[in-house]
Amino acid sequence: MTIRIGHGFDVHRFGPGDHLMIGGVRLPFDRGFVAHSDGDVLLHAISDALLGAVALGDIGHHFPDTDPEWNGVDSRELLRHVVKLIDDAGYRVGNLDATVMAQAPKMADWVPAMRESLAADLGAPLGDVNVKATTTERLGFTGRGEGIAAEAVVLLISTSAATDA
Ligand SMILES: Nc1ccn([C@@H]2O[C@H](COP(=O)(O)O)[C@@H](O)[C@H]2O)c(=O)n1
Ligand SMILES: C[C@@]1(CO)OP(=O)(O)OP(=O)(O)OC[C@H]1O
Repeated sequence: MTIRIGHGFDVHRFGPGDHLMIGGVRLPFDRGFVAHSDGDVLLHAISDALLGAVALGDIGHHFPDTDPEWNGVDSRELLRHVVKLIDDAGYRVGNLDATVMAQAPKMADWVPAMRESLAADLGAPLGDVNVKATTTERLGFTGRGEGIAAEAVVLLISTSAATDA
């Protein structure tokens, strides 16, 4: 068995809007994300962690923000595409841990739905998918309420003996 680790980090700033997409879940809010896609900062960090684990670059490489195809795209579509790349490379998700850095909104009520959505898209049991949140105690750009950051770490496990060769 071969295991590989990946790390991802992303930031999106707030702009006009009435909701945020985070972890595949729509959260009502008094602002939105400025982004080429739906701005799902958590799914972008997770997608980058998956790509990083198999040395396939990052989402900006696979889904350039200059390409109209990805304009307003649901980031779950991007994540599922990345999971397919991982599968093609001979790996599956062992476990995922992620942190959302947001002064507001409160994530706790939405975390169970985020985990359900992620488990479905990653093809992993719920028990292998964790999402956390922290306020950053009013410090920095997240603490000032200028945007949200997310960080993810993923462990991948080889699916075939060929991968181990
Ligand atoms: N946007 C957020 C931030 C935090 N939480 C939850 O509150 C707990 C305490 O936050 P601290 O910043 O003081 O560590 C944290 O552990 C989360 O459970 C949240 O739901 N949404
Ligand atoms: C997701 C993509 C593509 O729509 O755009 P954004 O939503 O702007 O997100 P970002 O994390 O800045 O970069 C990756 C992109 O190429």
